[in-house]
Amino acid sequence: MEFAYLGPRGTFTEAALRRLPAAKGATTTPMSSVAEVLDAVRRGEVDAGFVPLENSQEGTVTVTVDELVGGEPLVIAGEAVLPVTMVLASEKTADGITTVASHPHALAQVRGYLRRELPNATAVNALSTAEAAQRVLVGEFDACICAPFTAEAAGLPVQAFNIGDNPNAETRFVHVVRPCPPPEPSGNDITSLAVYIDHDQVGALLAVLTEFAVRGINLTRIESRPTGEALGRYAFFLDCTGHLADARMGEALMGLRRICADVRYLGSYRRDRSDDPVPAPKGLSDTDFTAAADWLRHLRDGGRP
Ligand SMILES: O=C(O)C(=O)C[C@]1(C(=O)O)C=C[C@@H](O)C=C1
Repeated sequence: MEFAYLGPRGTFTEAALRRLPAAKGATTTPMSSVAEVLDAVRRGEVDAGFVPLENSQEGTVTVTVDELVGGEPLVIAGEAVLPVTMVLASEKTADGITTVASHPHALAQVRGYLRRELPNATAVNALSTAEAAQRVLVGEFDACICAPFTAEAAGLPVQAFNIGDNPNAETRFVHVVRPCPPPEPSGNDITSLAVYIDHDQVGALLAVLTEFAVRGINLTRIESRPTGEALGRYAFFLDCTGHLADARMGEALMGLRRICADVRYLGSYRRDRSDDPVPAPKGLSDTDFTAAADWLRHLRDGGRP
């Protein structure tokens, strides 16, 4: 089993990959961008890819969502959530720092710190936190924002620890494969979808949400991304609790298929976190669904109404 991931060695992505059960014993190959990782999976050069999807502070990693929603189909087979702690790494102290490099998501997570402590430094985007550290080492930039373990591995002194604006920030990463049957339901799963609605239809998005609501399926995320066709044309990226194999998820998907311009299934997979379960509304628990199905079967069998 070979996994490609957003590298170089030392990224948050690499640290998160170590937590993914499916990657135990796998060969791991760093690549320099999310697009490169996903293309290597599409071309069959590796079995799987591992890339960041969203951060609790800065939101979506748009390149990942856009690739999943719009590129040659891939599916998510798993996820891992990693707390992200940022440091300022540099051989120089604050007065000597005029450039600070990092991944745009990492820079965004320390925006307040940079404004307060290094107001005159220029922030420069890098492909990842570990790439930024390498560029500091060769003297291209004065400092970088990265994980404590990245600074240590690069041999860069840490000038300030825990500089994230939100000390509880965490990033969610996904394990991506070529289309294949999903892992078995675990009882704590998410199904991800990209949904395209008819833009000239009033209430089209409400109709999509209704397919889930009437079946007691909880949405944990909804994100709109431009399709690129024209201004105002958006696709919706949805995460819903439940698995493709669940009867109610199957019915919701069939409903979407009937009413939407297009639906792209993006995978059913085990959640890395178990939030407190959202109580099922009246009539929408698993027991309610089974009892209603039994009743219908009874009627169809000619039983007493
Ligand atoms: O640059 C890295 O180390 C990454 O793994 C990428 C990434 C991201 O895309 O959000 C991962 C986690 C952090 O939120 C910052 C950067």
